[in-house]
Amino acid sequence: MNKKTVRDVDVRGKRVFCRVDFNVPMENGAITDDTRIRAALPTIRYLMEQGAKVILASHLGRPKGKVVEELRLNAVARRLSELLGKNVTKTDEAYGDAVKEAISKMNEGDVLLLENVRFYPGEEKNDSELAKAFAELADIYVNDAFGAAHRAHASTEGIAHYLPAVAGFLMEKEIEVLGKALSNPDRPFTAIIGGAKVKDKIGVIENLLNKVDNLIIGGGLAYTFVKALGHEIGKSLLEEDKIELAKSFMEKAKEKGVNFYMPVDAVVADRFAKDANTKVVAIDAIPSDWEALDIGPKTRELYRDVIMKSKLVVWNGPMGVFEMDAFAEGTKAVAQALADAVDTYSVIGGGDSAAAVEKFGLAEKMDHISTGGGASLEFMEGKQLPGVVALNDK
Ligand SMILES: Nc1ncnc2c1ncn2[C@@H]1O[C@H](COP(=O)(O)OP(=O)(O)OP(=O)(O)O)[C@@H](O)[C@H]1O
Ligand SMILES: O=C(O)[C@H](O)COP(=O)(O)O
Repeated sequence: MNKKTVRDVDVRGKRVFCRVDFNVPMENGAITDDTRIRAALPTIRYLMEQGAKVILASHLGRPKGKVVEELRLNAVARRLSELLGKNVTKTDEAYGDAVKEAISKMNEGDVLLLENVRFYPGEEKNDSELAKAFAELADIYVNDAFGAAHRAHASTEGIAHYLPAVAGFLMEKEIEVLGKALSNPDRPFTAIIGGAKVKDKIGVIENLLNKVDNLIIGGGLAYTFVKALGHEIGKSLLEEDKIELAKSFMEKAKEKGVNFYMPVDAVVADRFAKDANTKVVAIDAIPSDWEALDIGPKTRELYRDVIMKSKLVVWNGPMGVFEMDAFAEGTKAVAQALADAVDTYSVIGGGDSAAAVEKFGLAEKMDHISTGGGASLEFMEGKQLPGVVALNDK
């Protein structure tokens, strides 16, 4: 990575404003998955050991510029204190006199967590006054929030213009792994793209078609491709206005010599429900009043074979409605193949694919699970991430 990192600055005795992505799933005030908090620990611990005064900032949810009591970071501060084995002070605001007062009491190695930065309308507007108010709290800016790096917000981008600005270890690792996959991949290189909609994956399919050896399509978006081949898809998800685009992707794959894999069979259901009637049908035999909610067993075998023969696999988006057990087998089969393929480097784009490998208990077997859903997708589309661009060059 051509950006400076925490290793390139002397943080001893300095106040460090460290943006992290503690946007964790919560239920009734309790954190249901602390992966993102744990992922930031190496940077936080390093800063503590180096004698910095560590001021952490994060968003949680989408409060839209207002204080939303359930989206305060108190539970996050408690969890972080447990993980660090050290009390983390939490302020009820993210800038201003009370915050400055709390920071003035910090000793080297102390950790303080600011309130949810999205309680302020200036955050998402990337307001320069708010960015300056954040910058006033510190001497150095560290961005370790890969999950929010695709957002040009005051705490992810704006602040970097007013302080020396470097990347944390998580940010560095994410950029290196995803960057290497796209610029210098081990081959055969396979991308697996699933999820609900073609619309959300246009950019990533376009970009990956220039880079991969194999492109595997699954999930709800696959049926627009099936339709583009001229088959009936019943009540399966269809984006009528993307049929031509799907055709052009298949043509482009042919031109580029990319093997384009689509489902050959599907699990269809008579309604969208966990207790629906289901059956397996060939891809050209989807009944008119049924919908395809998962890839079928032959497709699972086919995709497994491609995965086993790959040196690098990047996966974004589930193969079916994995939240319901009846339609989880396709996603599970892909996760299991990645777990079994020990010579294959597996990169899981964040979001639902990461949730799926967690759900199946296979997370430990993956080589890299990105902490960024939207961020990893934009990175794979070949876009520059504003939170990274704003950091100081080496
Ligand atoms: N065949 C299908 N029919 C309908 N929905 C499907 C089908 N296959 C997968 N899905 C749904 O797609 C959703 C996931 O797609 P989505 O594009 O939202 O997430 P993603 O690709 O993992 O990206 P993100 O990183 O944003 O989470 C899941 O909720 C899943 O149930
Ligand atoms: O969960 C995420 O993908 C990041 O924390 C970014 O959140 P956002 O989509 O609300 O900006």
